[in-house]
Amino acid sequence: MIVATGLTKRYGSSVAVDGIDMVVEPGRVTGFLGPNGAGKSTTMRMALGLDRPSAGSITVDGRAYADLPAPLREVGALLDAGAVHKGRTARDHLTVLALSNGIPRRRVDEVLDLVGLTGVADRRAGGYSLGMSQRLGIAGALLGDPGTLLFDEPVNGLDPEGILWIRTLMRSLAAQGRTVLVSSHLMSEMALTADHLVVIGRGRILADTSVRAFLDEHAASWVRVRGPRPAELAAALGTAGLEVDALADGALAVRGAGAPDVGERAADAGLVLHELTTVQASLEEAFMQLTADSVQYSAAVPDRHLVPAGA
Ligand SMILES: Nc1ncnc2c1ncn2[C@@H]1O[C@H](COP(=O)(O)OP(=O)(O)OP(=O)(O)O)[C@@H](O)[C@H]1O
Repeated sequence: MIVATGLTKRYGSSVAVDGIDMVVEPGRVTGFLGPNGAGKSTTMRMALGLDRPSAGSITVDGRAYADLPAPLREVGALLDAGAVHKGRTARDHLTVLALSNGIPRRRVDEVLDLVGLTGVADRRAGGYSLGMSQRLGIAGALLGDPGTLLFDEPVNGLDPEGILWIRTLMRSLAAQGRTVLVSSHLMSEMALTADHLVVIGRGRILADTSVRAFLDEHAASWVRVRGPRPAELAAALGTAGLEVDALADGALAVRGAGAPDVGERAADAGLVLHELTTVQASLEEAFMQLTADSVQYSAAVPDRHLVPAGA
């Protein structure tokens, strides 16, 4: 279990992590989500003793990283897949890591097998593809068979097969009862991988919730409706008190009622429909709404054209 209490990191006058309180529970994948610069990597680095908190604390199973007697056996991490000596083979890299941490040499073969690198274990890491480097980084994280795992943006730049592999691996590590914290700025990916979400923006927690509850709260569904007489349809729905937006393809987006209601309002007005669909807003949209005030760099997005109620 990872516990952060009042965790704060300042760099000069800027605050990267601003008084975070969170508990990352074992037995589930916790997605650590935030836009660029939100403070995800800084938080993970503090959990791993690579950065020192300016205030507060972050512990793994009740102890600060520096106080863990055998850190690699307690916490495994993938922070930067490129952080491997390029001239070393994967097997050499893992063997050095194992021996300097009191881990038996045979464990190297086990983790190579686990990540699917056995066939290329004697090639230099400098010649590895990004996907192979990620697998090697993960092999290093798993070397000490730790109960807690931290992955910083593990799917960045991976192809669909690599993404699926990492997703499946994280889920199985959590199913074994381990604590798994994975950072990402991709909500859609987290929706498929994580059970729980901690959303962070500008160093502060914006949400700490299950994926399901997050979706229910932030990604409200709406109804897409289309007919041969859109102006009359918009007017009929507007008169019924529903919020109607015109979409670029001539359809209407209706909020405030379900598809059955929208269909009945159209029938009441004697209007034919060619399409009536419930649309679930994506997690990505919900995430962008939640973090809209926290993004470091943002571009203007043009407003949708609004059809006034009763038009
Ligand atoms: N060593 C450092 N010195 C000064 N500022 C830093 C340092 N490390 C991080 N920061 C700043 O702290 C803030 C948080 O950065 P951090 O890398 O933790 O964010 P992140 O959520 O991991 O972002 P990304 O998704 O871009 O990796 C950013 O504004 C960053 O510029």
